[in-house]
Amino acid sequence: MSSRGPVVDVRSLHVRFGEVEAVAGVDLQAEAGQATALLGRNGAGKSTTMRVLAGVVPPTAGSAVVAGYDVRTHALEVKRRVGYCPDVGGLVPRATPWEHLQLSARLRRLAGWEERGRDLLERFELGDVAHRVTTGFSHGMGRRLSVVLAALHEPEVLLLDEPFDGVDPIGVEATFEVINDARARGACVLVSTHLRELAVEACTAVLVLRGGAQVATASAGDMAGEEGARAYRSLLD
Ligand SMILES: Nc1ncnc2c1ncn2[C@@H]1O[C@H](COP(=O)(O)OP(=O)(O)OP(=O)(O)O)[C@@H](O)[C@H]1O
Repeated sequence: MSSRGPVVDVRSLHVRFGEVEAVAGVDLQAEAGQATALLGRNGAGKSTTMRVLAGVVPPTAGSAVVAGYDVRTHALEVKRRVGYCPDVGGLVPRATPWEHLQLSARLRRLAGWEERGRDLLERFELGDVAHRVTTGFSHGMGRRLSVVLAALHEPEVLLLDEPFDGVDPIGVEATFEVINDARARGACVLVSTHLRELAVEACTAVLVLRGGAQVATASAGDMAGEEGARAYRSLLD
């Protein structure tokens, strides 16, 4: 990659919530144009790592630099540069998808976003419900809208936490497209998921977490297929 170095640079990251050590030593360097998967079972520390990278949760120890900004001292700068699909929440029940896009565009002072917004909603098959309030949306519909919102402003760093959870094949395909488009324009992408097969299809590199700690880094190819499944299982046992 460029001489600027990694876009996401995490060193010896620890996050503690009282007695719980949610993240216990994660190192991660990810570059522009790369997509990295955070894989691991429930409670492995994936979402907490993503929250740190989104500037939402501060590290307890260690460091995380995103797009050149330290999350600890420049959380607002980090938030401006990332597109973040959280694992849960983030949607306003009484607002429609279109109103979500309008709000996001206003907060980020985006101009001329409407065509891209419409296109993204269509790609995620949300065009027909663009003006329906999100109360009553299925889990998968909410996930798809969260990915659209993360991608709208073409962020330098795209953080997708469990984007495939409960999402049908068309939504999965659309998410792959969003990841590929982001990579093609030089964004750095991180995807947190417990779904190994989708992770290796969507990403180039994989980081496996267990109990908050990093147990492996591998190329996506090493974690693919039957052999990859065996390798992954052995890391979780
Ligand atoms: N705000 C919090 N307060 C207390 N404990 C927390 C908090 N957030 C996370 N944890 C704990 O930290 C650990 C890691 O949680 P995290 O959500 O990061 O895991 P995960 O890998 O994303 O899991 P999942 O796949 O279930 O979403 C868990 O034991 C969780 O209960």
